[in-house]
Amino acid sequence: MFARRIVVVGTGYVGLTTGACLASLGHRVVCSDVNAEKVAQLSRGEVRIHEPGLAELVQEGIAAGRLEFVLGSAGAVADAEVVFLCVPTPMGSGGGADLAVVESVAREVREVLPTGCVLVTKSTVPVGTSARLRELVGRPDVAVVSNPEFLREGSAVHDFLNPDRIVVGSDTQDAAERVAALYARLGAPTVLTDAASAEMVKYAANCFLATKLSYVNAIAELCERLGADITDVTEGMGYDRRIGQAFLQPGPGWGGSCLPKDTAALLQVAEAVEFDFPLLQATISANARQRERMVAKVVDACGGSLDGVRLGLLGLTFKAGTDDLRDSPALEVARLLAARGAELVAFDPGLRGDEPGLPLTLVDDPYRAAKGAAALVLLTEWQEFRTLDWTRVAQELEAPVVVDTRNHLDPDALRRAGLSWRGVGRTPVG
Ligand SMILES: NC(=O)C1=CN([C@@H]2O[C@H](COP(=O)(O)OP(=O)(O)OC[C@H]3O[C@@H](n4cnc5c(N)ncnc54)[C@H](O)[C@@H]3O)[C@@H](O)[C@H]2O)C=CC1
Ligand SMILES: O=C(O)[C@H]1O[C@H](OP(=O)(O)OP(=O)(O)OC[C@H]2O[C@@H](n3ccc(=O)[nH]c3=O)[C@H](O)[C@@H]2O)[C@H](O)[C@@H](O)[C@@H]1O
Repeated sequence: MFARRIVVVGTGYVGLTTGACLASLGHRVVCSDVNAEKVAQLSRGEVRIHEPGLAELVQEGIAAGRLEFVLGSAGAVADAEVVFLCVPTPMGSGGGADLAVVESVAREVREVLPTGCVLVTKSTVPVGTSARLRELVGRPDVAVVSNPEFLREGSAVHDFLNPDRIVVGSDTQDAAERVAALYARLGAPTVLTDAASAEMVKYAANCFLATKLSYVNAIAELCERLGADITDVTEGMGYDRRIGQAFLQPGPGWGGSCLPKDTAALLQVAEAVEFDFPLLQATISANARQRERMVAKVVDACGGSLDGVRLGLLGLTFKAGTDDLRDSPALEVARLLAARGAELVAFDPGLRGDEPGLPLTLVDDPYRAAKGAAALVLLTEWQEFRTLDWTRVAQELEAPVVVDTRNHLDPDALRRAGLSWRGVGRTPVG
């Protein structure tokens, strides 16, 4: 089952993790990309994305002769047994998934794929894409398989090597089994199904997670209005094994490179088959409102206007543990605050030196973000924010107010330092 000749097309969060992890499982892997600089860096073992354990796996794979990086796909696939497509499928203009890159790679490799090779979509693609690719490739001797990926950014290697499940779908059973066999050492439950169902699992799962979060954010708002405490409420809900504790943390809305685009894509797919999906529509619109709600909290904390008001921001990435700013709720809240005239100074431990392309000043220290600010606004739940020296923060701030959009901080620690704390779905403290 080992030492398969595998090609991974696309060396982003998913492709690089897939390539490095499959190499660590004993397979021979070639990763291809169109970005020459990235290929050169990776060939030297340099990983520029923040993913714990990934650089080490890449370096080990290269040293063991099991992992290499090449520019372009056509040359790489000539003797491949399995080719994974891990290229972007961004939100297109109508909200649907844009399959241009997936299709262009399929066109690029279709004539050079060896007989018996399996072409696998690991990119998130709408139901029907495998069938479309089969047509586009037009090779009865090449099977097409859907093998969606469920890893989270920030824990990509861990998630890939410890999956809750492996999903493999194909209308060619033998090809699906060959792909599933690549993961045999992981011992995960494996769902073997048809291609359309595998593609649907991915959207159904991501949209369910988004719905869970929009629901929790709505319950948090209700808690605020009714005097209940969301932290106790979600703890009480989460012990129910049918609900679970995960994904119950309220915040400034869900974001990142996947949940927003995947919810929009499923909605578009539903519309295409004339299926009315108000539940998913509400999940999405509630998320946009949640960002506005965080802005209203800050306006309220600052006495009604943000015009010319200086604010310190803690966190800009879409969640902690990543350097990814794609569709970050924190960035969107920052943009809305700036639009109301606020002057923003931000600190994010994942973004040293980078400019997020917003009208804000990025500083390399949380106390500098607090300096002279009318309020400190926590937007991303970095662990190190919990242990700030709150007395020092209080000295730096112009007004002693902290708005915690993730309920991440200890309100009592802030109160002891003379700061007032305002969270989400909880009674303000101080
Ligand atoms: N980021 C995540 O956590 C997850 C992403 N996914 C899905 O996986 C897919 C890839 O996502 P990411 O890895 O985040 O994307 P990414 O943007 O991090 O990486 C994509 C890579 O593909 C390369 N690329 C672009 N065009 C190419 C071409 N024609 N030939 C070869 N390489 C090309 C880019 O240079 C880049 O290195 C998307 O469909 C996404 O929805 C699925 C699960 C998790
Ligand atoms: O398809 C994908 O790309 C991936 O999308 C998400 O992973 P990821 O985008 O890395 O981020 P999550 O950890 O799911 O967080 C998404 C957003 O929800 C927010 N969130 C998450 C959990 C929570 O309790 N509360 C909350 O507000 C996060 O802050 C973030 O903005 C899914 O969790 C992965 O299973 C999936 O593979």
